[in-house]
Amino acid sequence: MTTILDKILAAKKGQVEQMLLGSIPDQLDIITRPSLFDALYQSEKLQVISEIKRASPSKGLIAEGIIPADQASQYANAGAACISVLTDTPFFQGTFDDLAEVASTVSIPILCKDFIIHPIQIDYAKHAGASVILLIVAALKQEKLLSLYEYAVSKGLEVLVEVHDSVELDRALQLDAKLIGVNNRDLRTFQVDLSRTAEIAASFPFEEKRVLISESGIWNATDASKVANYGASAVLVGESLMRSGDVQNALQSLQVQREVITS
Ligand SMILES: O=C(O)c1ccccc1NCC(=O)[C@H](O)[C@H](O)COP(=O)(O)O
Repeated sequence: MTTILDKILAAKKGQVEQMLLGSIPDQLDIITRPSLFDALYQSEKLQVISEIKRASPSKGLIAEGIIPADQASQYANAGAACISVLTDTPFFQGTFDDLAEVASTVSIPILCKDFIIHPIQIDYAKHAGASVILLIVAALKQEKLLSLYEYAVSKGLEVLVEVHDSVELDRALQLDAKLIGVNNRDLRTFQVDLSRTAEIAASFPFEEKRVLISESGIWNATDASKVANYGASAVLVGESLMRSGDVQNALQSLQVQREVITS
């Protein structure tokens, strides 16, 4: 069965071919952003990575006509630890211009949320102002995952490595990834289940200096408390914040107290 991830990755190959034919846009003035890892590690509050998300395969159109810079300012003013910008166009209606717009508006860490399969996408992310990139274990063979991880690190970027089960967690740990995200959304069925975070947390080496981020399906303080109690340091939140009429209140309600796990 062809999954949505298969379809996204097939489209991504075409996009990469186009990127390789052209030249990388001019590099923005790169400002040094604080480390995302440092912002999350041993934080006493659950931190929030807030996403700019216009649309998605599972929900269709979420926020038509939003202005990324305005949304990013609201997120930063409300205390977001990082802003995630979806840069995939066919499935999420995001662009690298959105990323550049956000990068020139806020000074907190910025995550380029895309389906990265080639180093040129990392160059685009960096040139648009990202300080963090996402690598999805399910999308990459181990050798490729490692080479992209090392390439991003060599460019001074942090890497959030996304996993969905304990086999993928082992693969992320083989990279020595410090920022590991568990996606609560099954990318084949779109089903969201916060107990995915609990499953990964059960074998997560918290005693090593690493942080666990719970991604997708976080709507309120109850969800936030649940994943904080599992051991997450942060949540990655898109739809619920995009749909909220009161970003400040919605975001701050997710910053629940958490127990710091020390080694
Ligand atoms: O959101 C989707 O429908 C989706 C489908 C296929 C691949 C990835 C998808 N989303 C990317 C994300 O990881 C989420 O945008 C992010 O975790 C925020 O999720 P949410 O808070 O549920 O909007």
